[in-house]
Amino acid sequence: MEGEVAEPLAGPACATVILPKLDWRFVQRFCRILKILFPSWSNQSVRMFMTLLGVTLSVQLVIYQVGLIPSQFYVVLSEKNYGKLKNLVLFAVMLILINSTLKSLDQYISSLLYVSWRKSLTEELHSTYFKGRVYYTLNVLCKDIDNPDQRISQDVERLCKQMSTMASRLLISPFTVTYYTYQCFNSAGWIGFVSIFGYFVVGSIINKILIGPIVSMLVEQEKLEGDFRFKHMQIRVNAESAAFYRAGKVEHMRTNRRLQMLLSTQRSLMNKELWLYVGVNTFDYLGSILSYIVIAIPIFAGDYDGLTPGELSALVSKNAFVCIYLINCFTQLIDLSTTVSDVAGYTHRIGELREVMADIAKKQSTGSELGERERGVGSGKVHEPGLEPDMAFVLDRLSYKSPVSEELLVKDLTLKISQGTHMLVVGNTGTGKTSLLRILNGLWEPCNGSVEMTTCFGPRGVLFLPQKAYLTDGTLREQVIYPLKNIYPSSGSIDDERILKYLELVGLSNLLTRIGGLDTKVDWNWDDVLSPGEMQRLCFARLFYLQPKYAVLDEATSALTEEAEGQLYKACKQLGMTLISLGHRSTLKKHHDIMLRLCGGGQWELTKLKEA
Ligand SMILES: Nc1ncnc2c1ncn2[C@@H]1O[C@H](COP(=O)(O)OP(=O)(O)OP(=O)(O)O)[C@@H](O)[C@H]1O
Repeated sequence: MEGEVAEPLAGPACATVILPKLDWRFVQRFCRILKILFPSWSNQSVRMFMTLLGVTLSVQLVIYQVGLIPSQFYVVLSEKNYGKLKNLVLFAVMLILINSTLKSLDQYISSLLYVSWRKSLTEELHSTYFKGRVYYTLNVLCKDIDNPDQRISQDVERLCKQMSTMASRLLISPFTVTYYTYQCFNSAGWIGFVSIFGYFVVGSIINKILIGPIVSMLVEQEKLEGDFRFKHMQIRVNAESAAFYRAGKVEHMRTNRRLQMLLSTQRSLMNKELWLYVGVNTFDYLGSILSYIVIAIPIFAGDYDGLTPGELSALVSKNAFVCIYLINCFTQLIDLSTTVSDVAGYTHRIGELREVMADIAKKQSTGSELGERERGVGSGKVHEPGLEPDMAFVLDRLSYKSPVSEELLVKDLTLKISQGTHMLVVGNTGTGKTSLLRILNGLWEPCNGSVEMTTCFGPRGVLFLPQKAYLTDGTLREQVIYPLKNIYPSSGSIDDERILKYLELVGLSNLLTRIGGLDTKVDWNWDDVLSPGEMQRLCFARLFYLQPKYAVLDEATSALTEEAEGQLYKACKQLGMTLISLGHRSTLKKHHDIMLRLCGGGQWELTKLKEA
């Protein structure tokens, strides 16, 4: 695939598939993600993280006190001291209340951290995804990255969730491990301390081995999850077409097939996870026995021979708590193995997406053509100095092909598209008409020759109406002013008049009554409620509203009658637009001055339709 994708734009940008593992690559990708989550010391996430550290440390202090209480009960009960018992009970209840409050606070801050991380990471991904035409290249031309949408929405969510659940445990580990190691060393000597550490090292190595195959399988599972979701989305978007075909059975079978693939991978993943769970649980329970063995060593060595049974019980209770807690610190870290394998999987998927997107963005921003186009978008800026003012595109010996084929669609096309000369592009299916527009728009790169765009995009420049009418989410006004964010020109009610006038001109006044106003919030998908003809009419309203100098129409009237087509073309011309149209209908000829016919196999011919 790599070599076959449109070379300068997408080809090398697509990643070579390397099996994701818990390796150095993971560490690098994870550190890069951490930089996004903690961009500076003054960042909100850092402040929350520090607060979390404070709360978790306080929890540990309280837990330490709570842990010592049983040994104090031994002493008080063996002394049968009622006054001390009452005070101890009150003290214990107070500690438990403080502990539960702090633990709840810990969970609350972790949840806030999750939201804040998700925001930072998703916004960072969005900033590259929507930069230039990265989203187009990624979704259409680059086949090596599966389900970018799922990576941005679901994988980021899960990564942040897992990391936030890990955060407090990881944060506190260095402190608790150091403190309880010291305490354990005091109570059980170096043998206890070394055996606990040895136990942890062995446990970690075994878990690292068990996690290995899980990471790549988790990445595969997420891919299949995305494919399954995409299938449902495909049915949702094309429900009507499928229903016309009565395609319920075949779609049922295909959707189930994707589900089966997903579930069988999930089963394999669970089989692999089973061994990890066995490892983790064994480690947990062996740990509790180890703590008593560690305490037994000084007892059997006779270190505590001089103590009474009551004092010995209190000491065993205190030492057991310290050793158990140290082992518990380690087992908690080992327990994180399953979370770590998830984090590694998501980190690889998000890291891979970031790398590919950055690569595409870099390639696009270094493309000089793109730079020029980008500067023009919506700004109303005009021509480059030194170029003829009435030109839109200058094509010089232009050759291009489709990304998956070596055969040229068009060879050595030389042409100037100038103001006032309406051009019709015709040709058989698949001869490269829409591809010519992709080249003009900078979505694809030519193989040879050059395309110079001498005017800008947007109002007063060039506007493309694509073959598939695209309606975004939002109000009717937002459909009409698309792709502008704000009304143009920013003239308040005058703008309303213009919009209403153009809706009437394209024959959609009834739409306004049906919807209830330009700014009525709608919760439907415009594609589902408008007919193809209405969608095309709405796109023309968009065109009239933006009034570009050049309108590039890709079969923009294919769903309309010839009469409606004539009216819309007439209106375009009255508004001073120069038209570049693609289409199969012979009636289109009368609206144009020249005709470019693409004959296939790289051949083309240019003819005059009207004498100047
Ligand atoms: N994203 C893509 N990846 C690979 N090949 C593509 C892609 N888009 C188009 N093609 C191929 O490029 C060739 C030219 O496609 P193009 O859309 O330009 O045809 P067209 O002349 O506009 O056809 P039609 O009249 O049906 O609209 C076709 O063979 C098509 O299959």
